[in-house]
Amino acid sequence: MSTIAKPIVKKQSEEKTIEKDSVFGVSNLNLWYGTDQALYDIHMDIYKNEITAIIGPSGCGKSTFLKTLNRMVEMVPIVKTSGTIKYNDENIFDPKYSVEDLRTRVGMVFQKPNPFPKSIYDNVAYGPRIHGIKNKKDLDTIVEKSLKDAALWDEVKDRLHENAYGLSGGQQQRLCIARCLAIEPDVILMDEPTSALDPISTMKVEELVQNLREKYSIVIVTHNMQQAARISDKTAFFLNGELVEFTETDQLFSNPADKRTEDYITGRFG
Ligand SMILES: Nc1ncnc2c1ncn2[C@@H]1O[C@H](COP(=O)(O)OP(=O)(O)OP(=O)(O)O)[C@@H](O)[C@H]1O
Repeated sequence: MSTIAKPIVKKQSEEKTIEKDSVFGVSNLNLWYGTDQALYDIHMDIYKNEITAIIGPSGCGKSTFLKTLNRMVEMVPIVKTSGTIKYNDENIFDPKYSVEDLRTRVGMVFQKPNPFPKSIYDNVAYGPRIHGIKNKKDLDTIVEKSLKDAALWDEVKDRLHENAYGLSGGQQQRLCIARCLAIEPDVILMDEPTSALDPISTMKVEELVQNLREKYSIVIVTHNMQQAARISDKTAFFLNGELVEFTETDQLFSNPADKRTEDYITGRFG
């Protein structure tokens, strides 16, 4: 966890003291699956070059919220939203806003590693190729840099043309992170990226996520409160589709402002 003093972001109903730029500004966000409301009036800023953890019991809306940030949630046809999400000062719900651009800038890593049935090299080169990069030297450079940034290069540099399915689960997840980095996103959304991994792979991915904070803004959904406490700068606690508390991670775990947060982090429910 960062030791640098950070501004305290108080509960959503109180005035915020923000000294740093935010990458996302979420206001009055509501979301429905058909007639069932899953998110209620969310207000939240997500800050540049920080790790923001989203915690809360199963079904509280963590993944829904995460997937709203790159509008992937709209792949479910019955989804309706209201409110605004500003990404670098533009409302992503604006009909003129390009969802393709948004998803290029806001990458996503899923719970289960999902490499393509291709070589390690082709997995990483996939996004850049789609964006028109064809030159082999340029692709080689991107692949090497992305694999290095994903802390995987040393383990795979001699087998780049082997199938990605031959990697371990933890290596596959770092490959998926490399694939995401190859399109140079601004923000990385991670939906329980270590829940399918063993403890050693989990530790490697946690270290990697902390290092990525220097270049990227990261939002990570996790069931694991220790993980949130270990790696994040700020933590948001969701319950029944509401954002109960969002503050510095140290503060949320040591001195939560809301009784419901305290009950959750002390294991009284969830
Ligand atoms: N595709 C969907 N269609 C209808 N309802 C959905 C859909 N996806 C999620 N929901 C509902 O939205 C609510 C929030 O679900 P969501 O998956 O966001 O919660 P979560 O906190 O991420 O849960 P978990 O920790 O179990 O993954 C739940 O009531 C869930 O049943």
